[in-house]
Amino acid sequence: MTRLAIVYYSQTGNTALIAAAVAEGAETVAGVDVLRIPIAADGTLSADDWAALDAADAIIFGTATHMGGPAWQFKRMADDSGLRWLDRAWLDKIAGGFTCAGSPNGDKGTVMLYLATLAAQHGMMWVSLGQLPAQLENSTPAEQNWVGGSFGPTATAPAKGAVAQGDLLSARTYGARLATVAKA
Ligand SMILES: Cc1cc2nc3c(=O)[nH]c(=O)nc-3n(C[C@H](O)[C@H](O)[C@H](O)COP(=O)(O)O)c2cc1C
Repeated sequence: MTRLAIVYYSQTGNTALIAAAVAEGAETVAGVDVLRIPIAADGTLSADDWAALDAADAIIFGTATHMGGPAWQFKRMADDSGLRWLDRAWLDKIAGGFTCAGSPNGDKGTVMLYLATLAAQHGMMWVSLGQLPAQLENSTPAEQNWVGGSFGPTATAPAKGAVAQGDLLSARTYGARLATVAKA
């Protein structure tokens, strides 16, 4: 069984909806076990959560965008992963990431670069989004990758629960892509 863990921070639930969509997509791939690990409000994980991340073949990082960067709670988890960095514990694991912000741009690109950098620091192998932007005339937020990102799903939710359908679709497709790569 291939083990895929999604570790994420969501303050008001929107990033959690993206995490659920990524999980839904990953679960469509046979032989892949998917675990969602929410980061606590104080930025901590339990010992069992850390053990699950250590045991995973693939880790997907997710965080709400806060002030053009990852939420501090996610950053605390990332900083706490430094012990794993030293031991090369996550070396060669498959990695990916996603974020959710209030604005269509929202400086989400900075967050995605940070998540990819975190993965690179651990020596992990980053899986890109792999979806063309919805560039068709009259495209709407109902279409996959309507904001035209390439690192991973970059969702937009200006209010609680108001995640665009296209973002959920993009997240599901990405979850399946990452699970397929991890299984291979
Ligand atoms: C402290 C703080 C900073 C934020 N900074 C940004 C930002 O830089 N860009 C943006 O578009 N939205 C920003 N937002 C809005 C959130 O990213 C947005 O509401 C998102 O959907 C929240 O995700 P969550 O429900 O998973 O917490 C910020 C929200 C908070 C609370």
